[in-house]
Amino acid sequence: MSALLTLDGLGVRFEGAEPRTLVHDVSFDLGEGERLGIIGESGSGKSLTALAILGLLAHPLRARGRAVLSASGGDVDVVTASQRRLDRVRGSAVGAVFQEPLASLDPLMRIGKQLAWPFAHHRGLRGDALRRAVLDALADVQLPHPERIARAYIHEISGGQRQRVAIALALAAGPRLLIADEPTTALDVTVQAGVLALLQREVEERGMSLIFISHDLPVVAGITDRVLVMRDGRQVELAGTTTLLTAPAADYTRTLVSASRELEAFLPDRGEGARR
Ligand SMILES: Nc1ncnc2c1ncn2[C@@H]1O[C@H](COP(=O)(O)OP(=O)(O)OP(=O)(O)O)[C@@H](O)[C@H]1O
Repeated sequence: MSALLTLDGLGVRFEGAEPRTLVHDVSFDLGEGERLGIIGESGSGKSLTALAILGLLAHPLRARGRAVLSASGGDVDVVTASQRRLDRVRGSAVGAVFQEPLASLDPLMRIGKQLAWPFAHHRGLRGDALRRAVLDALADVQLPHPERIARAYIHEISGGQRQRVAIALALAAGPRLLIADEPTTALDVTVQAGVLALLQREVEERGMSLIFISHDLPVVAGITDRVLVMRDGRQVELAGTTTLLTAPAADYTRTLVSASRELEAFLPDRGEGARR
């Protein structure tokens, strides 16, 4: 399996008053079509790692080390790449879905127009072909009445539908890697499973690589091949998902695994509505 992404000592520094390191030395390879989970408690550095891979850190945060993405025009180290190169790589090589769909959607622009941009910019589509691509993308993420949704603003659709639009937007330029950072956490429990299933289906059908960030170990375990465990900005353990669940090496991972087992055992007794 060839590496699509190679992290080598990736770190994140806070360079404001009282400078400090927030993420230390994260290193792993991600192969074509491989699905990696990142798990850890709140504040462990999961989102900063994702933002560093996307080249989206802004002052006073700064990445260090290497994060090399294999893109169509050659390898790109996102830590040192120019803004121009990053603009080209984001969308076409790597797409992202965040916890809050409003992080990637513009409230003042009709949905169809937002979705048209990556098809026009990265794929060069125009006119009828562009219109068709936008409607197909909305239908592909199982949104009803794509023509109506394309004309709508995001305040006119539900939270689950917004996240489906954000997924369509992340996939529009055909990236080889999708980074999903807590993509269902902000959604109503009744729509979480549907959005998760959609993400899984898209990743599978397109043969994409996935980095899936979550607090929820059972959800991560269900959709990934390997899991990276983080705590206090450090990489605690990186292992195949089955190994991690059955023979965790680090004490912290053992705690996470046994806590999620206890939760699983607890849920059936809670009756209707307790399970997703
Ligand atoms: N812009 C920032 N400036 C200063 N510190 C920050 C900034 N963003 C994040 N941090 C700190 O960096 C650490 C890691 O944050 P990060 O958001 O990556 O955690 P996380 O694991 O994604 O947490 P959560 O699961 O709650 O989203 C935290 O201690 C956080 O307070």
